[in-house]
Amino acid sequence: MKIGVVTFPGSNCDYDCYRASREVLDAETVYLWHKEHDLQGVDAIFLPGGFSYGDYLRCGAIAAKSPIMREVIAFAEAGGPVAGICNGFQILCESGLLPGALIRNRSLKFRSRPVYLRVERAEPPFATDYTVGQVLRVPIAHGEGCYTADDRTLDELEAERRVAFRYCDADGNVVADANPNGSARNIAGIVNAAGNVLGMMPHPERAVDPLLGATDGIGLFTSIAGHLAGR
Ligand SMILES: NC(=O)CC[C@H](N)C(=O)O
Repeated sequence: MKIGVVTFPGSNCDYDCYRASREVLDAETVYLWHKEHDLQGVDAIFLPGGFSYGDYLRCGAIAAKSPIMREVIAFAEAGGPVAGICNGFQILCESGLLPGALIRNRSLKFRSRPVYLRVERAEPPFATDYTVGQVLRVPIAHGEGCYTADDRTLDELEAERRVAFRYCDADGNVVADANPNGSARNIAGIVNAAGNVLGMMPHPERAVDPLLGATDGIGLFTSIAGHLAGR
């Protein structure tokens, strides 16, 4: 099992992803530099959080056109697992691998705090170690995390059960008060039609160590590992 973490200029969660993969999963993990075209034979790819290319133009817009993304898109289209976290989610939307867009938080403020998420989908390759309805506590840190799409796209995501996580309160109720950025229908994460591309604004890679007070993100990493190991 070999995991790749893409690094763009301005990525700042690449080491967190690397560490989660390397130390939590004990998986061989490599960095994939944005200028390269070689995916080094990886079995799964993380697009980490940060401010790729300084968030110029729009968050993720320039990264979506970087050399490595041509290969990431081909890898995803061939069924390879790709998870984009925070800025990674923005890059996936900008590259067309996921529908919709992430726009400025409705508050117009950068939000950095733990939130609760309800697991809406517990399917491979990302979430088999969670159960539907489970409530996770995971940090967010973003200024442009308001997920938006037209009603038809949102209805399609719901009908195809492609909403992966929703913002909720501590009891799992999906209420407006629990929505930190104004995302449509409290959406915190979605998958593509084939289910092998995940984008999510919260940071599971920052919730993998009891020393940091949060471990609910571990399930995402162990689910991917289980999938790759054929479990
Ligand atoms: N932590 C991040 O990945 C930040 C994402 C993005 N640059 C934003 O502020 O919305």
